[in-house]
Amino acid sequence: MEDTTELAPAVRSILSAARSRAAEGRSGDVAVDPRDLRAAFDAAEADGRVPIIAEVKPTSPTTDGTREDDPVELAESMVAGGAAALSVLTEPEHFGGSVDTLERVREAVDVPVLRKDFIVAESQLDAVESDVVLLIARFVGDDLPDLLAAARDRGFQVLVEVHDREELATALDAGATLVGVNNRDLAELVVDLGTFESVAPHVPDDVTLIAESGIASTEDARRMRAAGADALLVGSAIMAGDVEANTRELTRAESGDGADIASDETDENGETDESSGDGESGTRDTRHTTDTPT
Ligand SMILES: O=P(O)(O)OC[C@@H](O)[C@@H](O)c1c[nH]c2ccccc12
Repeated sequence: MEDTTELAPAVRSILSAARSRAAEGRSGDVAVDPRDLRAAFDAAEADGRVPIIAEVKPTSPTTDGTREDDPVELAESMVAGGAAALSVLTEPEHFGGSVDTLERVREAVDVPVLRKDFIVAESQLDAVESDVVLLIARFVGDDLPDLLAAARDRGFQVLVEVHDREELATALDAGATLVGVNNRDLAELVVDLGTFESVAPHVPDDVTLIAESGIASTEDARRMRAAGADALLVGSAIMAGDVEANTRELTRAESGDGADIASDETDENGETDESSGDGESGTRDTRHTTDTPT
């Protein structure tokens, strides 16, 4: 188990709650017939939508208040707004999530659903079926290869979350093919979009790369895509207000229709400048940079 002393107190508390839930694992392994996450991203892309994983996140240690709406209705609104996939928190004590919510959401929609929780022991994998599970490199430490294998054995696709290059190397060594870079530092709970930008160039092109956390506007969405994100995981910015409209706006971040209420920094020519050579570099393919709108 990793040393957790430098983590934010809220995160330490989340982890100890996860460990006690691990002891309550159900008997029998789940067997999942998963909806393909990569195919869902490709379908969104083919349809001109930025692939968004919209997160049903009733509350969190960094959010004020709790959203009491029916999570299934929220999830359906996200799909109506064009979300390629959904993420559902199942952590009960700090995020207002539940396994039951995930089950109901997955039944109600046909897009892939990511189970967002703090999995630290194999028994937790059997709590509920989902299309994708999250493993956080920082929290699983040396158990990553075993947990990855245990999750794949059950049919899950696995999103491995990293926060820096060292964790990325661990994830790639373990054979991760879906990697998320969390812009939120779990030690201090501070968000910096520069985190994704510094890690992304080191991710091989055949790995599906997801930018997580802190994406608050279409400008942020374009920034993450320009840095090489295949998809974006967005919670708070979608959960605040009209969930369907918020999702739609993010999926259209690259459509060039100027519908950007969160930012007024649109290029006055309506163009995304790809050639000004501002010194950006990196090995990751930045194929998602917006084409000139017609
Ligand atoms: O609400 P945001 O800033 O859009 O972030 C969503 C998601 O990335 C965040 O909830 C998250 C990323 N990794 C996690 C691990 C556990 C719990 C939550 C998370």
